[in-house]
Amino acid sequence: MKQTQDHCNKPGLTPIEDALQYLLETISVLTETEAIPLSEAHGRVLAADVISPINVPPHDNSAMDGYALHHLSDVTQPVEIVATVLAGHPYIEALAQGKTVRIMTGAPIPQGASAVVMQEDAQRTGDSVVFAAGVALNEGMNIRRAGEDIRKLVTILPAGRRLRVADCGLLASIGIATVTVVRRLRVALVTTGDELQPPGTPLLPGNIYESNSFTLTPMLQRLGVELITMPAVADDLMALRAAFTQADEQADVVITSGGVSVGEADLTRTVLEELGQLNFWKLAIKPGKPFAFGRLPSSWFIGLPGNPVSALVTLHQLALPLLRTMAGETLAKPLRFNATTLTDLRKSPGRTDYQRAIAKPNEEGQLVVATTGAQGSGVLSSMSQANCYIVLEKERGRVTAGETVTVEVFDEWLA
Ligand SMILES: Nc1nc2c(c(=O)[nH]1)N[C@H]1C(S)=C(S)[C@@H](COP(=O)(O)OP(=O)(O)OC[C@H]3O[C@@H](n4cnc5c(N)ncnc54)[C@H](O)[C@@H]3O)O[C@H]1N2
Ligand code: MOO
Repeated sequence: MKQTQDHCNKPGLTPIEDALQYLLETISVLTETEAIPLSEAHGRVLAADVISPINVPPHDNSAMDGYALHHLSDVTQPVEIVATVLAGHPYIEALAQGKTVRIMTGAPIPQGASAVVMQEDAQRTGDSVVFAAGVALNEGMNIRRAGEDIRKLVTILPAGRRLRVADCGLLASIGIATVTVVRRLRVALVTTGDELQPPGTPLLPGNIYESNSFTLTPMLQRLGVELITMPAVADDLMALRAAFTQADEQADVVITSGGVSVGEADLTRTVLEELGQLNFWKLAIKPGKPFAFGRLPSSWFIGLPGNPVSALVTLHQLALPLLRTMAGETLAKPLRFNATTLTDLRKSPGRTDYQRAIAKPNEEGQLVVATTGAQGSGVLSSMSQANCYIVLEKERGRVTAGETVTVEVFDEWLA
């Protein structure tokens, strides 16, 4: 494995872009796959390209309830209705000149038909129909062609695709019932800190309620990992050793929260280096500076800072791309937009800031954004109120209202 003494020893803090690139280059993608029913495939990552064995739609069919004509000129005269064609019930004879079939949406187009007139433009009397004067009719009108959605033998979804709602429908439409996906990633989550108490118990002096597992867990669950939740661990070397070892034995990735800074009870890195190795530590990002990445004997290690906003932002911005890549997914860059800030923003050069903010369109329809207020990394309400980050470049200083800033709208992982 590539060692990262460079990253650890480099003076100053590692820029987030470098850290992310390093993470994604260093980890290995899972190779084990499993075949699962399509009904369970939503959110899973495709292990191989899916090639369509058929055209969709499989046959030309009507886009409207109406009348299929043999020739466009038939629209100018009364024509005889020779049959009614419903979806799922093909009309097997060829349609002759001067004849029509009553046809429903989705029904196969009879051989010889060149267009469909919608029934609102038709007047039926018994077995005959006349069409409204001036119906504009083109060749192929209201006919949905075979293969118009998906052509036979084309790749409809590539390996690395995390299946979305529409994708599942697309797979069904080509007749696929079983999908080969990358196996689920196993992730162990360990929260650390003497001061942490579970919600639902009376708060003891000096303690706080443990909240990180309640933000990190749903995001990991949304990602569809096999989550191994460990009991909260005290700031104690023996307890941390035991917890990290147990987590390492079960997981592909061990994620911890807390204890990665420089205080006397910040023992995470000590234990990591004892059991495995620290690849890098300390990034030029705010919040989240003491983020740590390393290796245990059989798993990757991610040390999230304990501050609640830092833990959540670094899970979202750094750990999530790593986990998604390991799980075989091909990632797209997050969507970012320019917006005008309505508020001044405090910022010192040196770290890329992920400030929490609310973006919306103004009366002219242009994107504007306002800070949620206090940006401390313990101010979890800032994350709860926000619908986006304002991403402020590393070397940027204070921002004044009216300036253009980069906005990254919260995605589905934070929902
Ligand atoms: N001298 C320095 N001190 C600190 C630095 C520094 O560079 N030099 N960095 C600061 C930054 S930035 C951060 S972020 C924090 C991260 O510290 P740790 O990862 O060691 O986290 P802890 O000290 O364990 O906790 C920080 C804070 O968060 C609370 N916490 C921790 N876990 C949870 C949890 N599961 N649920 C809710 N709240 C949690 C904890 O009580 C602390 O208040 O270090 C700074 N210090
Ligand atoms: O990064 Mo710490 O997360 O700045 O408080």
